[in-house]
Amino acid sequence: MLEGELKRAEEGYYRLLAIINTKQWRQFLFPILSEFLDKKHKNELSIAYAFHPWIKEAKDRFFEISSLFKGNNVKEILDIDYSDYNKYLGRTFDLVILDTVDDFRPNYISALSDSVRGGGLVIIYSDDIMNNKLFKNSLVKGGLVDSYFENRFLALAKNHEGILVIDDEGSSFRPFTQNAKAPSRLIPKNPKVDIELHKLCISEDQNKSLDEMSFITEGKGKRVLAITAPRGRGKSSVVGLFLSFLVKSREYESIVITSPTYMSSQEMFKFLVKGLKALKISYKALQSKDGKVMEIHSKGITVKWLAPDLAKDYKGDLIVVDEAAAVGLDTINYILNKWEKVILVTTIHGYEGTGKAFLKYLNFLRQKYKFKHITLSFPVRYAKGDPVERFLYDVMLLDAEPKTNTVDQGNVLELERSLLFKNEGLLRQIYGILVTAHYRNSPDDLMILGDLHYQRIFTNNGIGVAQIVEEGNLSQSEINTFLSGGESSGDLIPQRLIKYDRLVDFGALKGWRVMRIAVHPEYQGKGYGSRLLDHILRRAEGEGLDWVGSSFSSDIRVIQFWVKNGFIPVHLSSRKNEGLNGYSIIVIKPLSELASKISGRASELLREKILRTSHQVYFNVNPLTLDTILRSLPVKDTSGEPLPEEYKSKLEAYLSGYLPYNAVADAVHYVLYKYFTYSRERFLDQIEEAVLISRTLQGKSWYHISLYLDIKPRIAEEYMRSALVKLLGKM
Ligand SMILES: CC(=O)SCCNC(=O)CCNC(=O)[C@H](O)C(C)(C)COP(=O)(O)OP(=O)(O)OC[C@H]1O[C@@H](n2cnc3c(N)ncnc32)[C@H](O)[C@@H]1OP(=O)(O)O
Ligand SMILES: Nc1ncnc2c1ncn2[C@@H]1O[C@H](COP(=O)(O)OP(=O)(O)OP(=O)(O)O)[C@@H](O)[C@H]1O
Repeated sequence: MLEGELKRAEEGYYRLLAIINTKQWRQFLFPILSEFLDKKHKNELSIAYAFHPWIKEAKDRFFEISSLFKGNNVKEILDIDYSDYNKYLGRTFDLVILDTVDDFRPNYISALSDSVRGGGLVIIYSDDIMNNKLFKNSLVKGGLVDSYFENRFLALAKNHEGILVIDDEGSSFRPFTQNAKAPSRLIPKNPKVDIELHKLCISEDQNKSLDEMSFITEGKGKRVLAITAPRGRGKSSVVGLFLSFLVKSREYESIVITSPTYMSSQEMFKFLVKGLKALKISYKALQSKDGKVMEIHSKGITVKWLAPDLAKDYKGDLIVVDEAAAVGLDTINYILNKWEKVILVTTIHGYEGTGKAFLKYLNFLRQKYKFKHITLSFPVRYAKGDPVERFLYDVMLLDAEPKTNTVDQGNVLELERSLLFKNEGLLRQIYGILVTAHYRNSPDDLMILGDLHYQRIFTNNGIGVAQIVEEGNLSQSEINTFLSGGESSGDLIPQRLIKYDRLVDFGALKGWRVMRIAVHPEYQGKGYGSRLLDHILRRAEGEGLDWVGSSFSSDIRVIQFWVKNGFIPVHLSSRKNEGLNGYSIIVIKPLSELASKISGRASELLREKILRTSHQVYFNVNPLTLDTILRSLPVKDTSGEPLPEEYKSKLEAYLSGYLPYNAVADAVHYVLYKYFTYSRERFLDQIEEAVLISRTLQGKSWYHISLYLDIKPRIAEEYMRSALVKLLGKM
């Protein structure tokens, strides 16, 4: 059967997937592989095998399986360590084998399955996907974990076309019956970009976008170009080709590429080089230690990769932000303020987090700048309509979009997860809200929703969703672990407060952490989120809990949402979370007296930390974020020491122009500290506070302040003066 299917798949340029889930996996895996090799004996095959090489017996399995390829026409067998899978996302293979005996992790499965080309095969083999798997084990609490994710995975695999499933119940396969269309290029009649580059495109979408990108060079002044597509549409590659065109046209001297990691920009460099070769332009490439291209020089023109925090301040002519949605809006806003020519590239559906929320942001940019948005829809590795892609989209809910016509009766209810995973429509609605509202959501999150036993899901009629986990109630030994620097995958809030703030007594308290909360994008700002929280708080009180809290990547509006609902910030992490591209912040609403006392103390420590250490610890945090936190913290009951006469006189001298800012910075720091520690009234405007924070607490220059706050440096200094006039009047 497989032989005929492989032949058809090759003709139609689509892929097939085989899932083998039985302790007797060898019995099925080997014949399938033989058949595949037999069928493909004419091609030079490239094969990838992914596993956790450090786990006992994993390497033996790899050697056993790869020995089968000896004597066949195999170009390469690449062994991929799951922990490094990101490195290989740009690669394309004929066969990918996923060893899921030790780990059955949704992110790995989605990403690596995607790297097979049309006519190729993906094989997932396991002894039993439900039990004793690494990622799943991290979800076990009190010995309990569910399997709703895996059960749904197998059920969907059995009713999708092009997927062979072999398990202890037998085997199932539904042949692919749809039309699949392979990509083909179409060079425009009068191309704006060199024909040699158009010939390197693989799909009509690539040809079209290559020409449309010249928008960025048409005319002086600020221009923003956004390129979005689902995964594997060849957007990074075509941007690379366009960059070679820019090098040739000698329009810009210095071009910067930035992205969360340099790995993700390798396709761009690869195609930049391909383009330069096609255009017969000589160049020099600088490589990183591990052989990745980081910089290209060609006749005085440089294209180089820099990490976002360095790139944003670099002096250059054009910047490309790859995986822009993952770089974070604070950084992008800053880049847009500073750079003249900006290209933003991002994946819309896909396992790196849907950029759906990012699309909303692009609409905002459209109104502000000369702006163009290019989208690519045709896949480049395989045919449009590919059955494996369809299955992955459905099973991982990559394109789940919540409906908007939900009628709200205003009531909040709790959802049974067993029912949720039986009702595909409801699951799409609920998970779709999480996917569309959040910037980052990955297939792993769907497994967490399905399998984490101790969680509760609340919804107001499919408009808003909150996912809650129980935390706390720790034993002394767990507390000791945290005190001595240990981590655990659960109990995030108690862990942070014990480990970093040394608030030991918090450990015994019991609370709910709101792991995720999201409202359907069309209903945001209408009170649904607050009503959901209100319900959760009442339920938590009813169940005798001590606190409800949340930890999230700092974003001004989101902090405001929590503060509006009575939550107090108690912790701001001192290190950027690279995954989330932000600093995590914890907020708490205490429900018991002891929780109130401890969280009060935590918020005091947080205020002191921001006021005393922002110049080093929080230098890269957006000053408006620091301000939003400081404004919302409770102040001390007393009124503090009076303002020393010398400081008063210094500030007056600054305001009269007798002394420069640096000469009076100590006095400014004094009044600012006093304002946030003792003053009940927030009589300064938020922008005045942000200027004071960035200049005096963070030690930023007027120029950098202007980029963060989108104002002219001179205006920033005016805000400083107006703030000091007000402060002097009140102290
Ligand atoms: C643990 C976590 O999950 S934190 C991450 C929270 N989720 C997200 O960021 C996803 C995107 N946003 C959303 O889903 C929602 O906007 C939520 C959950 C943040 C808030 O729910 P909403 O129903 O929009 O908020 P609600 O109407 O009850 O409260 C409005 C207040 O929230 C704040 N807010 C935060 N985000 C938004 C938003 N996108 N739109 C409107 N208000 C927002 C504002 O302070 C607003 O007050 P204002 O109108 O006076 O300015
Ligand atoms: N014109 C082309 N010719 C040959 N191969 C191509 C071409 N365009 C893209 N590819 C290959 O297809 C794969 C996907 O391309 P690319 O990485 O550019 O896609 P993408 O849309 O940026 O996806 P991602 O979201 O994965 O970055 C890569 O392996 C790339 O080398």
